[in-house]
Amino acid sequence: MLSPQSRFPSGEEELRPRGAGGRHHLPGSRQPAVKGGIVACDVGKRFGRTLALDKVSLTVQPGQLFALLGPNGAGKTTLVRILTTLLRADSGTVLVDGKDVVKQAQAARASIGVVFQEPSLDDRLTVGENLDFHGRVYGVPGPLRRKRIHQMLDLVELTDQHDRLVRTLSSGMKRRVEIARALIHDTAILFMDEPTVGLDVQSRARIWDYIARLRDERDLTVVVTTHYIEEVAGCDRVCIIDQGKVLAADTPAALRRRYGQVLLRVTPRDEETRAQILALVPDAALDSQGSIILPVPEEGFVDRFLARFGPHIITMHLDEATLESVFLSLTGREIRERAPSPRERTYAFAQQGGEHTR
Ligand SMILES: Nc1ncnc2c1ncn2[C@@H]1O[C@H](COP(=O)(O)OP(=O)(O)OP(=O)(O)O)[C@@H](O)[C@H]1O
Repeated sequence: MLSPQSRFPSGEEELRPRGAGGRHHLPGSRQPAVKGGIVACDVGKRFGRTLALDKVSLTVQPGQLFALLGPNGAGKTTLVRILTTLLRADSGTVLVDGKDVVKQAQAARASIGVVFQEPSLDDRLTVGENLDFHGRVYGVPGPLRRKRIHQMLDLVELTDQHDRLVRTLSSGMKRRVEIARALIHDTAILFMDEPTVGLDVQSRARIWDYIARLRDERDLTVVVTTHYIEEVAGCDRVCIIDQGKVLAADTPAALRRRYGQVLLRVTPRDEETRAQILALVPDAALDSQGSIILPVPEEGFVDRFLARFGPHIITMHLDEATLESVFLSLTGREIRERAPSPRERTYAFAQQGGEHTR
């Protein structure tokens, strides 16, 4: 018997601190942030007429792999620049690793590593020289510096590239050097702004492998921005940001349950049934194989549908909600495209290809 994916009225926050501490600090709470965590409260930033960030509040737990997901221009880079002390917010407060990013900027800077969206290595230097220079700037003593350079190159599988000039590396390799560099000093929180943008599929997968390893093997909080929705499924927590506003923040599973769209795909036995279904459900769409895709609005829909059309249906599948459908529900459009009509929207949900459940 088909059972529709249940949808819960509220996505309960799942907090999974892995690092030291593990206390939860809600935005706006008066508690000091724990080591390795981030608390941003009502952060606002305007560039002329553009409101880049509109009262953004978020909490990142120590040891979490936290994704900031949003389309181009959503405000991700602006937020990361504020969290990493590079830009001053117009309003609001931010504590990073327990330090105020304005009042204790230097101390905050010492405990964070940043991988910028724009390449920032010196390509006239070798890989080793780039890492060594960074270690010196952060005052890492010689023996520890050499040890860390070795460890980090090992992590990103570039040990044999130590003496190679950076300008001769591929884009994916450069990104990996930048990740290694961000971890040479005593980093509690690693920020990566679109670390996979412009890379081929293989390099992107590899970068996410390193990110997962950092989260799993080291006591490190990782904040990653991306507009590739398929990349965030393995993150502990996803914060969806659009037009400068946080729309939702939760585990991927909770986001799917709360905002995702479950779809029913059916193949009618005859044209008459097809016409009846399409007439009855205005949001229904046809896929390329001629199956009808129906959004499942609530539990019980599938049973009612079966009671009415069961004998006239050849096949049926239930597609689980995808994160793309979460974004669509929250914003009314796909992450990279224009606003779709209801029928296009149903088809777009289906095209994202959730798992088929019988
Ligand atoms: N220095 C600036 N001067 C003027 N406007 C800016 C500046 N920096 C950002 N903006 C604007 O603020 C908004 C948010 O930009 P931001 O770069 O933070 O978005 P984003 O989510 O990081 O996008 P992308 O993925 O394209 O980098 C955009 O409308 C952008 O044009």
